[in-house]
Amino acid sequence: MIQVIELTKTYGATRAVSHLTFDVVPGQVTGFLGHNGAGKSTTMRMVLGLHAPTSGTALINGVRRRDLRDPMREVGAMLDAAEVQGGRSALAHLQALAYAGGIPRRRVVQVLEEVGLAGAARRRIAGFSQGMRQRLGIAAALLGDPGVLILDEPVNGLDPDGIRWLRTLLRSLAAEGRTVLLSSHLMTEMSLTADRLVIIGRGRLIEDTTTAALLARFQGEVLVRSPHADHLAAALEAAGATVRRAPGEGTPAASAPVPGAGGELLVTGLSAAATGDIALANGCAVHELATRRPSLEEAFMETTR
Ligand SMILES: Nc1ncnc2c1ncn2[C@@H]1O[C@H](COP(=O)(O)OP(=O)(O)OP(=O)(O)O)[C@@H](O)[C@H]1O
Repeated sequence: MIQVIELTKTYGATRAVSHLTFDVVPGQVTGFLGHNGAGKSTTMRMVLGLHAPTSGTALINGVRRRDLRDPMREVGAMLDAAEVQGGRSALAHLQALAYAGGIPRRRVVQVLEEVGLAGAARRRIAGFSQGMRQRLGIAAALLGDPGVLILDEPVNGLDPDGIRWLRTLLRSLAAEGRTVLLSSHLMTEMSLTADRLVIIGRGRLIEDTTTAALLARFQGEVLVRSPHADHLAAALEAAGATVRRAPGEGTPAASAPVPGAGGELLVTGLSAAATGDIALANGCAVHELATRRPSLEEAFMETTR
């Protein structure tokens, strides 16, 4: 469990984090979202005791990071995968961390296998790709088999296989009852991985909710394609809907416009059923009718506007 309580951090005239309060609960993956400079990394660093808060507190399992009895076994973190010394091998790097944290050497081999780096264990980190460095950072975070994981942009540099692997790993770690907090700019990935979302803007809390609840709050649009688009648009507007024309825009059913299928309308304020009924009542043929749910990216842009 992570508790962020009235956390504030100022750097000179910059207030990076401002009276931020939220909990990150066990058993779920919590996504930490915000635009560049919103204060995510600063918050994570304060939770990990790397930066001192100007005011407020951050607790891991009820105490500050520095008061944890066995820190590596309680919390694992990856903040900047590029920070690692390049001259060592992955094995030597993890062995040094394990030695410092009182972790048995056999655990190093286990985490190297878990992150898919067993074959590269003796290679110098300097020659690693960004994705391999990310995997090494995740291995270091997992070394102590901790109950709390804090990962800043762990997806960066991973290829599609790597992204899928990380999603499965994080979801299974949460399913084991661990507390998982990760930041990412990849919204689609976040919507697939995170159960909960904490969204901040200019250091302040904007949203602390479930992914499903956030998406449900944003009304979907109805996409309707008709050869009588102008007539239909007028009828829908008369019924109180807001109608946008979207010629050739991607749709859930087909990414290319169907030749001769008429104009495409995006309707808000009416259900697909009501849209279809109005089309029928006005003698407008309908060639396509679908509800289009907003993406997490659209919901994020809307909440942080
Ligand atoms: N060490 C520092 N000294 C001065 N200002 C800092 C320092 N670290 C962060 N800041 C400032 O604090 C604000 C928050 O930065 P932070 O890196 O926490 O945001 P972020 O949400 O992690 O951004 P990004 O998504 O770009 O990584 C920014 O205005 C940044 O310039």
